[in-house]
Amino acid sequence: MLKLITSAQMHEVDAHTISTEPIASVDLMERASKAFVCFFCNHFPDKNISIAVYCGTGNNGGDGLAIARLLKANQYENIDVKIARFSDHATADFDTNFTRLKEASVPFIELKAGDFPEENADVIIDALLGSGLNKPLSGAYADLVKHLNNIEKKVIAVDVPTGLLTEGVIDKDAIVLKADLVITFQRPKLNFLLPESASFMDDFVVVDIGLDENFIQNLDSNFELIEEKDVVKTVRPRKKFEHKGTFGHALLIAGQAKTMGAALLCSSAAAYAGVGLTTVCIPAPGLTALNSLIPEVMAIVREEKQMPEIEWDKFTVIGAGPGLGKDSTALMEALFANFKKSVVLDADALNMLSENSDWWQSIPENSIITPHVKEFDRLFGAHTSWWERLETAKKQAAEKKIIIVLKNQYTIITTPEGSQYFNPTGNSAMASGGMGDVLTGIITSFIAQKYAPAEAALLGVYLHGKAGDELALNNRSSVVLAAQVAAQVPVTLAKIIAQKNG
Ligand SMILES: NC(=O)C1=CN([C@@H]2O[C@H](COP(=O)(O)OP(=O)(O)OC[C@H]3O[C@@H](n4cnc5c(N)ncnc54)[C@H](OP(=O)(O)O)[C@@H]3O)[C@@H](O)[C@H]2O)[C@@H](O)CC1
Ligand SMILES: Nc1ncnc2c1ncn2[C@@H]1O[C@H](COP(=O)(O)OP(=O)(O)O)[C@@H](O)[C@H]1O
Ligand SMILES: [K+]
Repeated sequence: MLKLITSAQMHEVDAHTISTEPIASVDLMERASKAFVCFFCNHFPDKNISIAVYCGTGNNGGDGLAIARLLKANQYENIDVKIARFSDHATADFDTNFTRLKEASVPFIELKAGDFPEENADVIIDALLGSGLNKPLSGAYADLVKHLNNIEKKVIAVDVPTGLLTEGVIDKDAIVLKADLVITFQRPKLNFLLPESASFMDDFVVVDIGLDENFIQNLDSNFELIEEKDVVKTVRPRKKFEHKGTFGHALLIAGQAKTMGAALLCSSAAAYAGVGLTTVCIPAPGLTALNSLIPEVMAIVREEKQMPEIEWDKFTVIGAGPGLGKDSTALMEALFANFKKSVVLDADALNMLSENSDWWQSIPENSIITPHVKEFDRLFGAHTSWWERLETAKKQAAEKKIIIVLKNQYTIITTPEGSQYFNPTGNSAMASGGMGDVLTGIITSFIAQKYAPAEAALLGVYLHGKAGDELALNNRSSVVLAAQVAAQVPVTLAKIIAQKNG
């Protein structure tokens, strides 16, 4: 796991690294600038492009000055620097780099508030303000940023787009210098992982600047980014002599006549993710489709809205909700009355839960809910920002002793203990119907295979996204369908297990 930290904590790490490595702060700035330039050179190999580096007078600006000098040393000749000296204050490392810039004969001008020259460069490097932002942009900075946004050039931001808060509620009307790419130092900033940042930046990459990792990992933060090695550590390869009884029996309660696909998707995904036995509880019209699509899955046939007699005890775990319809309360009540082990609730199970809040008392501890944003707000009330959703998830997971999987580009898994894990896998080719049903099946499958529910959520979310990445990115495919992701899971899982064995 990579611990994700606030800008205030990043400043602590900075100070700690400077005093313990030890390294002079201006040398750390040089290292950060070199890391930026190294990525930039690979990304923009054409040395003839014209580049304007806009610098503030803090350390982000200091980085900008060092970057301009280093780019010139890397044969980018078409480079100039615009310094926004809108206050009397400049940091010492800015001043040192200003001297070095002049020594290297990189051309520069100092901008005057309200009188900005025409910008003809191909690329703008934004080194105006970074993680030191402590108030919304106003005055000359705001005017400059609006001016640069209006000319619609390619913008590469140093560490943080100027004006964007790195954590806390992002004001959707904030004045931010919109970046095509952010080359950020050491860690993704928390707000980069929340959807509101998409209005201000298209993409980001993280470059290592050699800060003290041990110190970062021991900082007090409940935010973590999942890494593949965590998943490799968690998976358990199958052993000789294990049989279907070893891997549990999952029941999925899903589907109605018109949404049978959801039941087929979640139950087939459970089977592909390796559960020993899968049963799906569906209405009769789905039986032929089920048997022809995936004969390995068994069926319990029900009246559309009524549960038949079920031997509840034989199931290790039950997943419910995909395609169930909002008027299937009798099915949910039967589930809660009879089954006391972890359940996985998704889709219409969550929509019904939001209208039957007394059900919460019957949901076993360590159960998992997998809402997308609308389902999340139906359950816990309307939110105006994702930052607030993070806080609500933490509070609700603790109060209800459940695991909340809030689905998105970077799906966030919140545990009852208050940890919040961001998942890095997955891509927009996966934004198609049924994808969540597959995730429900995968997570249910891992619980059946005796992974602890939080492990099953982490493993399931990571693998689901990774399978989608393999299908979309490796094949340059712009759309991936849910059934393809389900079928890809065993292949993706095998690659993860191979790393464990290797
Ligand atoms: N460990 C790392 O990651 C490393 C980080 N490094 C780099 O340091 C950067 C952080 O530098 P930084 O702390 O000097 O802050 P920066 O963003 O340049 O702002 C400067 C000053 O602007 C002010 N200010 C704030 N808001 C404002 C506003 N709205 N409008 C106008 N002014 C405003 C505020 O001063 P104040 O007004 O509070 O006196 C603030 O202090 C970081 O992003 C990275 O690029 C690397 O060099 C080395 C390793
Ligand atoms: N842009 C994206 N990046 C990563 N994952 C995505 C993206 N779009 C969708 N997904 C994943 O697809 C799933 C969609 O779930 P959901 O909205 O419940 O779909 P459905 O209701 O159609 O089954 C989630 O797991 C989500 O994380
Ligand atoms: K910046």
